[in-house]
Amino acid sequence: MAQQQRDALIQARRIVIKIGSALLTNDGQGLDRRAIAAWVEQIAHLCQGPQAREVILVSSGSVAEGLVRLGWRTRPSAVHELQAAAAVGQMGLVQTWESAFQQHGIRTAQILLTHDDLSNRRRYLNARSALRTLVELKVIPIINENDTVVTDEIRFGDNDTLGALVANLLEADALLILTDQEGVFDADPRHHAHAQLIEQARADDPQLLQVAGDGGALGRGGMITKIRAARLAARSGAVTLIASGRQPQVLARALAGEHLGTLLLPDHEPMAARKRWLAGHLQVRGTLTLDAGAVRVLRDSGRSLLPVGVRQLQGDFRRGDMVLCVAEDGERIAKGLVNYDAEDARKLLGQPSQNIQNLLGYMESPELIHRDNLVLIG
Ligand SMILES: Nc1ncnc2c1ncn2[C@@H]1O[C@H](COP(=O)(O)OP(=O)(O)O)[C@@H](O)[C@H]1O
Ligand SMILES: N[C@@H](CCC(=O)OP(=O)(O)O)C(=O)O
Repeated sequence: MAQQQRDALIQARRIVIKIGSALLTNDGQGLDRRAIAAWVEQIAHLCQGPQAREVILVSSGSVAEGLVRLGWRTRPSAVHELQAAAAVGQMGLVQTWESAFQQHGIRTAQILLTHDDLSNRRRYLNARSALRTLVELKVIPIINENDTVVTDEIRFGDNDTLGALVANLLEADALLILTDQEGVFDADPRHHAHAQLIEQARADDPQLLQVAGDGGALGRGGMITKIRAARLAARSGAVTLIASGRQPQVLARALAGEHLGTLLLPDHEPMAARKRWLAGHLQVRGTLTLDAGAVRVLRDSGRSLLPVGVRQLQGDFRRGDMVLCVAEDGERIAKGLVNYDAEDARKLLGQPSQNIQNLLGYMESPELIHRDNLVLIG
């Protein structure tokens, strides 16, 4: 059973990796270039070959690194000073990530997000399509909160939450939170020498919140925000692993299914949770009208939707948008994430999938909507 759950990590294709301040800055002494190079080497490896994974990084450390660069020994409490420190530190952070990834010929992009970017519907979709485009271009997004412009009321507050919201935004399969502890213990290991590691739990297990405490001097959240992040990530079906970023080859080993860290699982099967979330959270951007045969295979055999079974199309949607599938009499059949932009999808109507390459000059996938991204209505 426990191994089966670890298979979720082996199979995870899209992964959000969040790395905390203490780890990145060598406990506040300055950016740990050696550790960063080691994580980057593992990520480069994960992104190669036929089983390549897609990686999105959420990197903390701007304030911690800014303090070092400004020669400030303690974390200021004044917001304007924290904002200044974040602005200084962010420069070093992205420079370091960029040059480490350059060694492997991988491009990176800096994304600074505020709460509004993910809570406002239009900005949410903008952030989503920009990030998805970067991932498709095989660029690694390096995300942090835009600390310099946020005020207390509109901040995520900690990057654990930001990591989970990014996992929701991109429908990631897994959220990996690297921190300075081996995982979640049954008591805060800073204060309890005999605390035991929890290997696996349901993300919504109420006991977890009772054992999780706050964090160290450099980070913001502590373990409690990591547990909350796992709950958030679970809403869109992502599993969360909380593990020590100091263990050698931690990313490679965790994603090979080795038992390390604490694995926190969605309450439903990842696929069911993801489908529920898809159905509830994404706005419909277009409509596909299916012929009777397509309605039947979707309903009765749970198969993917192929272009051959689609008669008409409405709306100006983009690849990855949610579209509604209706029968010819208008009955609502399903919703799903479409694999082609409306303009290209229109050229495929009624066509067998083997014609896609000829019709478009490329083939993204043989399905218009893959069954993993399809939710039946009613
Ligand atoms: N039950 C617990 N198990 C493990 N760590 C805990 C627990 N409760 C509190 N912590 C503390 O949470 C800290 C990690 O959070 P934080 O300092 O915010 O790290 P990060 O910078 O990686 O986000 C650990 O160093 C640990 O002392
Ligand atoms: N945006 C802040 C993130 C602070 C934060 O959440 O830190 P951590 O708890 O170490 O992940 C920074 O870069 O300093």
